[in-house]
Amino acid sequence: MLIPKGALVVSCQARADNPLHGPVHMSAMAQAAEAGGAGGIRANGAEDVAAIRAVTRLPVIGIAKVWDDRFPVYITPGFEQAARVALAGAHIIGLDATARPRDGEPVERLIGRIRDELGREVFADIATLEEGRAAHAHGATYIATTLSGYTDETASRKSAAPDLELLSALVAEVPAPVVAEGRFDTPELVAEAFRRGAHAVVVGTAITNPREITRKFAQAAEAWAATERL
Ligand SMILES: CC(=O)N[C@H](C=O)[C@@H](O)[C@H](O)[C@H](O)COP(=O)(O)O
Repeated sequence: MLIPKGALVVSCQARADNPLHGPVHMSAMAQAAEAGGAGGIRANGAEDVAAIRAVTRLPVIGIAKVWDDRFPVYITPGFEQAARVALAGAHIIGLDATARPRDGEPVERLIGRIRDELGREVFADIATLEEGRAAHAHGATYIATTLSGYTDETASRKSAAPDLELLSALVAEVPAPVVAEGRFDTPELVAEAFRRGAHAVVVGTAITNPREITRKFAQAAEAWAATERL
C-alpha cells in the first residue's frame, strides 16, 4: 500500500515519558486522524503499528526508534527493527538515511534488504539534498525532510519553521516522491508544502501531542500575565 499523492500523513507517536504513550492511545489517535481526513499514518514500534493496523485502513509508515549513546542514528537503525515493524503490519518502513555513523550495516544495504527480504517500500528520513539523492539512488521510494535541523550538519537550520528550501531543492533535483516532514505545524504550511511540489506532508506534534500543543497556549497565557504585571 502506497501513500497517495496529496495525502496528509499523521504521525501518531508518544515517547515513554508522554502520558499518551502506548498502543491504546496511539491507535485512538490514528482512528481520530482517519476520521478527520488523514491519508496515512506514521507510527513508532511494532506494538503501536499492530494496534493501528487493527483499527484503520490507511497506509502505515512504521519506524522503530532505538537510542544508543554510541551512535546518532535512532530511527530504525537496523534490519531487526525493520523486520519487527514489517511483521507488525507496516506497509512502508521509515528509516534514518542520513550519512551519519550507524551500528551495523550501511544504509544502502539496509534499504536493499528491506525491499528484497521484507518486500516493503522504504521511506528515507534525510537532512540534506545530498542524502536525499543518495537515498533515492539506493532504492528508497520516498524521500522525506524529517531530519533537517536534527543532525549536527544541519543544526543551524533548526528553527520554529520547517525547511522549505530543502523541500524545494529535493523536488527539483530528486526524481522521487518527496515528503515534507518536520515542523509543518499549521494548515498554511501544509498548503505551502504542496505548492512546492510535496507528494505528501507528515504532521506530528501539532496534531497528536497535546502536551506540546498545551505548552504553546500556556506560553501565550504566561506572556500575557507577565505583561499585565508590568
Ligand atoms: C526528528 C525526529 O525524531 N522526528 C520524529 C520522527 O519520527 C518525530 O518525533 C516527529 O514528530 C515527526 O517527524 C513529525 O514531525 P513534527 O512533530 O515536527 O510534525
